[in-house]
Amino acid sequence: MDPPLTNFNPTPFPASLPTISLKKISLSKLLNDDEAESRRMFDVCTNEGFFYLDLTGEPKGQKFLRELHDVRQEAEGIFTGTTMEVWNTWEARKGEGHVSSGYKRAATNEKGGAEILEVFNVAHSDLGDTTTPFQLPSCLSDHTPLFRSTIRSGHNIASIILGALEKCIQLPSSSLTSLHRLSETSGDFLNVLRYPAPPAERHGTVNFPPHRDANSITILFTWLGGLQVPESDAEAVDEDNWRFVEPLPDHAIVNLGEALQALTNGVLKAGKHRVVAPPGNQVNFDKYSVIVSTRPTDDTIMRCLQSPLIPPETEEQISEGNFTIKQWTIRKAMRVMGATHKA
Ligand SMILES: O=C(O)CCC(=O)C(=O)O
Ligand SMILES: [Fe+2]
Repeated sequence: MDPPLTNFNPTPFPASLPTISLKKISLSKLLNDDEAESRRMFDVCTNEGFFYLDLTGEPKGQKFLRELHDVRQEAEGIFTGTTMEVWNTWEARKGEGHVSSGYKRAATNEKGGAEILEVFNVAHSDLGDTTTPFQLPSCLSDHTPLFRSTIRSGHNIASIILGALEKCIQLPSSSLTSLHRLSETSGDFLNVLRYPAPPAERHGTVNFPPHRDANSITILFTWLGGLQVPESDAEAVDEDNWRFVEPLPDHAIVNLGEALQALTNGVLKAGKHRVVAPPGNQVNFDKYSVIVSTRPTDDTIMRCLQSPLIPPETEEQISEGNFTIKQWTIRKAMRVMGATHKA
């Protein structure tokens, strides 16, 4: 028998806060080919692109919950016990085309600790399943089996979501799932984020600016509030339009990313989001998020798929040429960086 899961929520999410009521989709129903549940999910994915995934009542969901919990459990010691010197040994991977792997922090305080946000990102391709393993820093290498099984569980759940979506979008069977295979190299990763409890002057500040993810599916598990999505889908979001997503026990928060949006020529929508300091008394605690990100395999050409529900590409889209997912991601990152530098 596994020991019970620790409750990592030291104080409740404030009851009076306006939140967004995301739809709850049941993993168990998706696994049982429940057509109505798939349609409900498809409807969300063609609109706000964000939903809760209920992981209860299903062994695959229970296993994933345990893994996410165990990653959270280990994360505390990893972050507090690792010096910048050790993290810096991981920097060698930079420049090898793995845009997201490694350790990053937003700022350092006078005692040398992380401020605002620190994150470590373990790429699936660094675990040695599809390529020569990359030497993870010592603080992470002990946890390789846990990281591997968490990425696999998240990927399998993402495949169940993709399988249901491809039916709803009238694509031939396996059109989306076959582009997402862990047996090939892909940019799938596990991301662990820690937002240290902010000092009083930073209560209410934005810690992760608004963005959409560059992947296909993000499965997020978090214990404290702070994640926000816009109430309306307008491109320019007013400060008043941001709403908290309340973390619910046993429910992951799922959003679609821009790769899936591109593959379906905008039919499936990537959800915009940001992270602010936790609300109410939760602001006094460090916030952790554990993310499994699923992406198309590296050889995927980022052209939209054909279905009666997907609008054909315009002349302009056709003239852009063919890019693999890796090239597409780098172009996208450069465009975001260009926009940030101009701002
Ligand atoms: O920490 C979170 O809740 C979300 C972080 C996020 O949006 C990201 O890593 O892309
Ligand atoms: Fe994100």
